[in-house]
Amino acid sequence: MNSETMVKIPVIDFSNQDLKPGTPEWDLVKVQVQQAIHEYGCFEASFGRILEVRKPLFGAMEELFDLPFQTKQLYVSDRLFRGYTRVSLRLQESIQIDDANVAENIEQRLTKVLWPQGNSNFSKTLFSYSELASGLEKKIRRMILESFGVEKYTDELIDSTNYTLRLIKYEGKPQSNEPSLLAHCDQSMVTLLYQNEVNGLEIQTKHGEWINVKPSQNSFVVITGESLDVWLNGRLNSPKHRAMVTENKARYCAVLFANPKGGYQVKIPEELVDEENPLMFKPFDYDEFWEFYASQIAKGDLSTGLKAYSCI
Ligand SMILES: O=C(O)CCC(=O)C(=O)O
Ligand SMILES: [Fe+2]
Repeated sequence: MNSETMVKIPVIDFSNQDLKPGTPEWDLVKVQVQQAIHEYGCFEASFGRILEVRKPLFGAMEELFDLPFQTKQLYVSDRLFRGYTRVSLRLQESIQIDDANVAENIEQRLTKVLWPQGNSNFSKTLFSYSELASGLEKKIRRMILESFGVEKYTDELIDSTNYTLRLIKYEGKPQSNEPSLLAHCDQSMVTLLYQNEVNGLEIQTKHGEWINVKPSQNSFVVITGESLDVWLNGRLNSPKHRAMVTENKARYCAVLFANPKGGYQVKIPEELVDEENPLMFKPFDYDEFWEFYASQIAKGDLSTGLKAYSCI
């Protein structure tokens, strides 16, 4: 099952701070993005600025997960699987916060609950991370939309994004060969993942092979999700992935999901529908979809997601 392979996902350099639409530099990077998502549905985005937040970020995550269980449990969300979750069997814990690119939101909805006496460094660190990652995500999304000729929708889509931050801790020393996170496709538009030095992410290729992803310290792993696939009328291939943690050290992962905002109807652009490409999916509201998906997760079924929910 865990067939080790030498294949690597492509690495694309986003370090150029002046990367602007319409410039030759932009177009060069865009072609690489296009090829990578066509072949793998994902890639590694190298982005040196992330090193500025690396140390505080993983420090903040340690501080968070070191809190007593009873304290972490105080952080609940109005939506199932969007607050604090612990899967003891898999030695995995995670916390999710919606609209993580809004500083006030992190402070009021998360930090104040966990540290009533205040912990502004924690809020600042999470915000800096989300700001960097969401800024990069916007560029990547614009490039993807340009490569499908539907860039006129970029602003509308970006404006209706809920950046959900998911912080995960996988305890070292798993007891079995079972994945620490079961195979799934992300339900987001785009996901950016940043990890500490402990590897574990595996991505499945179109041919069914599992690739071990070993990102460098200055890279995000960028994964396309089913919301984008559906919006592009099935033109993408959002890859299945899982986490297999085999090291004895804890693995920390900060995952930023660019999800559609609840209340916004995600609808396939008419330019992407014609005789050869008939309409494949109904419009959907992400929060309504989530009610359905949460019940699937509760049953342990991560494979029946948005594509199944909204297909015609
Ligand atoms: O831990 C990882 O590397 C994967 C996390 C993930 O796929 C997710 O949270 O959706
Ligand atoms: Fe995922």
